[in-house]
Amino acid sequence: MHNIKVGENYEVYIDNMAHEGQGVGRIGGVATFVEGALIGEKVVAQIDKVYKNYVISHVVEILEKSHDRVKPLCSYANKCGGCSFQHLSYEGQLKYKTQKVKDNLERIGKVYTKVHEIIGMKEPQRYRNKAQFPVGMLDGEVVTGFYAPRSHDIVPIESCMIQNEISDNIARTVRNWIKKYNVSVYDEKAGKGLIRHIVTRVAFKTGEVMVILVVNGKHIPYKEQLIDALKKEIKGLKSVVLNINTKRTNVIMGKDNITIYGSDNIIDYIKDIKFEISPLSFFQVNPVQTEVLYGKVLEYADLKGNETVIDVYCGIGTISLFAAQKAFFVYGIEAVHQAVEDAKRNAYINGIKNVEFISGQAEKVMPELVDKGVKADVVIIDPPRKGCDIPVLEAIVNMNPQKIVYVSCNPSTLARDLRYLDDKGYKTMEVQPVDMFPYTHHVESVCLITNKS
Ligand SMILES: C[S@@+](CC[C@H](N)C(=O)[O-])C[C@H]1O[C@@H](n2cnc3c(N)ncnc32)[C@H](O)[C@@H]1O
Repeated sequence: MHNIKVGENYEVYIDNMAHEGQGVGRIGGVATFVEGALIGEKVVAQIDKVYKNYVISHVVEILEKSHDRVKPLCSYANKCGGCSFQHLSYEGQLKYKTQKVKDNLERIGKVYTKVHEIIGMKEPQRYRNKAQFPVGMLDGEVVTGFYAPRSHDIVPIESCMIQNEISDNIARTVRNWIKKYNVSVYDEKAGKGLIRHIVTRVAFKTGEVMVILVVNGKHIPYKEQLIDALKKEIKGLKSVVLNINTKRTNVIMGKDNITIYGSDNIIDYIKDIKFEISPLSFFQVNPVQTEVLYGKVLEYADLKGNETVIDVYCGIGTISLFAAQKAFFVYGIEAVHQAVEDAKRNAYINGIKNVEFISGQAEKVMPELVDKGVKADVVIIDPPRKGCDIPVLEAIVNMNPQKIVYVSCNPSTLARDLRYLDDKGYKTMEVQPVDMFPYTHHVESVCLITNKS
């Protein structure tokens, strides 16, 4: 046990970077995670939290500065919990992310393979097509913004440099409407008040815009006034939806939606394929890099036209439909029923017939497909952050595909799953990280895995 106490200051040399982008150094023998510090820096760190084997701190002074340190472009940088890398140059972010993938694969998975340099963005700002702004009260004023790091305190934000400007305008318009008509906002602690979140979706290719108000109730007052204000201020407005969330939960959206203006969904394109996006469906948030990511998936899949492909965790069928353009037949598997309905509809509106979408948990559906004798030549997996459950990996191995293309948003669970596949006769040939989330610590990777036999 150590004697380090909250509020004390220590000089720390940063020799590593943690999973969420904090600098890592040592105070005596005790590891400290230093918020805002970069590798190679010497800093004065103030202790915020103390645990048995490590402590959490933040930078109060930089004694020796990294060459990669930059002045944040965003004025909310040290307050908002959205971006973790405003103080790191974009080249520095890319370097960190490539290394993070390589380190995770080697340390966690003992997977030694070619990790290519990450593909970054030419313009890494204003890239998001979806925003989720919490709404609350601060000092008697209605505010919208983002949460401060590791808290539910709202940092009021006028303009976010990674969001589309339309999302900023929507937040402002809704906020003004709330103020003008004295509409109540949700108080998390009391579980009372109406407006909880403003969620925006902006289709980059078509310009169509959806505004979703997450509400603690089924109706809103002054509905027509809100719609008029949005119609006036937001070019491309196609849909306004109330999402009902009356539960006392951290989950932002509820299950039920009521469209109060326009259509139930908006249309966007990825390359030449058209997609209908409904309020609850998962759709990649960085449309520019999605084309890069999917391009890599298709390059690794290298489909010739006679293959059966399974796209596990298929969302609204995005990758499935691209694969179907090049393969004999594609199965898509997805747990969210509404997303499967969207996927079917997307296949229909694009005239793509050689695809079947199955609604259900992959860990149940995949073993059932094995039992039915379904064989796949190529399996594509794009799981959530927790990676694949063992029954999914087991079923893939039983299907004995020549190739697996793994799309991952979490290098640590990726490393674990690649180790499993390696032990069962598959080899990771190469990994291509893609920067889907500039200024955050998140990194996406596409892996090509082939059957060793
Ligand atoms: C990272 S997203 C990928 C979606 C899609 N491939 C895309 O690029 O848009 C992961 C998807 O897995 C779904 N999902 C999560 N757990 C699942 C499970 N156990 N079985 C099937 N799908 C699941 C989520 O609903 C989500 O649509």
